Amino acid sequence: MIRTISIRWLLQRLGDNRHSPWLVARSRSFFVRTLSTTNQVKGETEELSQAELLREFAHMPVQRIRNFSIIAHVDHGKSTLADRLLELTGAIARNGGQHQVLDNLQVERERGITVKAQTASIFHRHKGQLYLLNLIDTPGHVDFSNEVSRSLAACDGVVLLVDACHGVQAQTVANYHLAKQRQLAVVPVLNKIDIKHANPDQVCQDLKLLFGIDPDEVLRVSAKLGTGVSKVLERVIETVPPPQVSRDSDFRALIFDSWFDKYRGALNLIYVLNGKLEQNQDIQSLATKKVYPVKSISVLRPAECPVPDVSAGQVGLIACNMRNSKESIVGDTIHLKNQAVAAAGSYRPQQPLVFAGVFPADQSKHVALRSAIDKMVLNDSAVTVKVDSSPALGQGWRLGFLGLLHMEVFCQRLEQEHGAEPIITAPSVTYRLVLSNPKMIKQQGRDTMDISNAALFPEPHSIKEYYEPLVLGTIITPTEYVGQVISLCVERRGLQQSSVNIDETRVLMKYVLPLSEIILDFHDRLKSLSSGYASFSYEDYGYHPSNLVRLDIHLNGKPVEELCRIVHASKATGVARQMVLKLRDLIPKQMVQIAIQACVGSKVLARETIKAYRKDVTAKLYGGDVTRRMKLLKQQAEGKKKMRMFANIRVPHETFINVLKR
Ligand SMILES: Nc1nc2c(ncn2[C@@H]2O[C@H](COP(=O)(O)OP(=O)(O)OP(=O)(O)O)[C@@H](O)[C@H]2O)c(=O)[nH]1
Repeated sequence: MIRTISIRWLLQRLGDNRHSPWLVARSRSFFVRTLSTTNQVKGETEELSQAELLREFAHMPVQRIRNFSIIAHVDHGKSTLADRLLELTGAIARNGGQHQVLDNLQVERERGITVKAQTASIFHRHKGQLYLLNLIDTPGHVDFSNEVSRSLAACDGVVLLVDACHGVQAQTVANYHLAKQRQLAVVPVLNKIDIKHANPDQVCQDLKLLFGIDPDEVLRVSAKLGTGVSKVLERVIETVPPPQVSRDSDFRALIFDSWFDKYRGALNLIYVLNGKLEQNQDIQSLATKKVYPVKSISVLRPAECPVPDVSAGQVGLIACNMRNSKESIVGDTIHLKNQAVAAAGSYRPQQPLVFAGVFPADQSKHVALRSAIDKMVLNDSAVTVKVDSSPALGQGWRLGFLGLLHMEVFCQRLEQEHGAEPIITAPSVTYRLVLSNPKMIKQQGRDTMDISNAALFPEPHSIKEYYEPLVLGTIITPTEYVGQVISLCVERRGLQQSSVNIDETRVLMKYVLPLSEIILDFHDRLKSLSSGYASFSYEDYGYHPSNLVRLDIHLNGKPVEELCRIVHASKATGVARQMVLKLRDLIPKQMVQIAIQACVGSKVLARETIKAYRKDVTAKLYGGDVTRRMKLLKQQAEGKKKMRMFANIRVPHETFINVLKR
């Protein structure tokens, strides 16, 4: 009976959500699994049907709940391990390691990386007792570290996964410290022990040296083959404490993820800290004070399974008619209507570091793009949105991201999941200026000004001090590449803070680097010069004084505001050269000669000329004196000079798009 209902419900959901690839993927995998596993759930909890497990869910005492995340550096095997754990506990049918079930976004499958943390509630029998484990598979790339921090807010422990071949990498260090800051229990696990050149003993020594982890405590698994995976669950149950929650007090929960459903509005993933929530109860948001009726509650296994209620310690998905990202705020606390509660947890989205303009290719698509951005922001709380406009590109938005990959993935998802085709301008960072001009101070209401759009850069005489954002980068590299890595960091204006030998073959270096120097291609350069072996991760290091200038582009002496940039004084000439060469290739020839100049103040740093179309005014001459020829050429030159004085250089819209976009 349950199976019949589920299939009908799923078919309906598949039909309903054909525009939501994420939900379709989820429902489809559940559909396939439901068919292939008949009514029984295979694996460790084989003897229990889905319905019985959901009944167990309702009565699960807090002491038998464990909430944990899998954290690791990129490609160390988090999603593969999550798959094996889901298979082992019967949440999904065995897929023979074919694909990663929790990486269900199109962009994740295409790029082979996790960009979104995904949750699954699984059951596991340990020493004769059934446990409920809420597992969160997190992304490994530094640009998605916001996903890791929001996941950790709903956890009491982590599985720290380390590749037994590549050892501890930069993001392993960053994620370990993140978990320690939140005082979470750490279960160290070495993965990929099946690979021939794996060196688990050496990696265990590194873990001891860097984090003080006892080598005997480290589990050794092969997520691909499933070797040793069941031990991970046992260790999680034994090491990770049950949630510190109370079921007797009033309901209170933390929203730690949300996404948009076409028919149900914003869906919120909640971690219940106190009490119990039942369907049809009224909940209130602590941030917006708005009240919503709870329309449905489900548990993710990893597909949605409806449940009547969700209690403290558990993770549930609720639909309550929230409409957009302004109502459904990740990090917000919800409680029952008209009850006073304290905020749940200390989770705050990370501050964006990289900014880019997003404009519709055609202004008639403005509303559609706004709605697409709104839905995407709901699913990615690290992105900030501000209205922006440009004379060349029209009305748009200035979006803030955690890094370049984050920006690329966001824009790819906009296209794939919402059919939007925006123009994305070149990324920039936010500079801070201390103003000296009293008028400016009055305008801003304070004496500092944060600026990411170079067109708004004030005149140098009204600026007292310039500040730029720095990051503290952690680089782990094999010793043979140390020289090249140091050269790259010096070229990018980096200052070394420390250098430690992890073992004879690898070095961990800390560098303070300007954010503007690493957002574009630093990671790619590092990977290519170290044959892919070096890894990099960074964290915010605040604002520090810098020597910045505004680089203006002039066409025949007239400044073009959209093309100006803020650059470090030492890099101005190089950037100026690049800009004028790019513009020379992109601006079409016109009737008059065009001088492209890149200037800082009145000083010209680079110049290129686009020659004018030239009519052969001497074509009609038949012989005669050379002075006649010279006279005609002189007349032509004078005419062009006059034209140059009065002509408006027309830069086509496409040229602006090509120069401004990445
Ligand atoms: N040989 C071997 N390969 C593995 C093992 N575990 C994972 N892999 C492979 O390692 C690659 C990366 O695995 P993923 O599970 O995608 O890694 P991830 O940590 O989730 O990656 P991100 O989410 O992008 O950070 C895939 O090609 C896996 O097949 C293992 O135990 N042995």
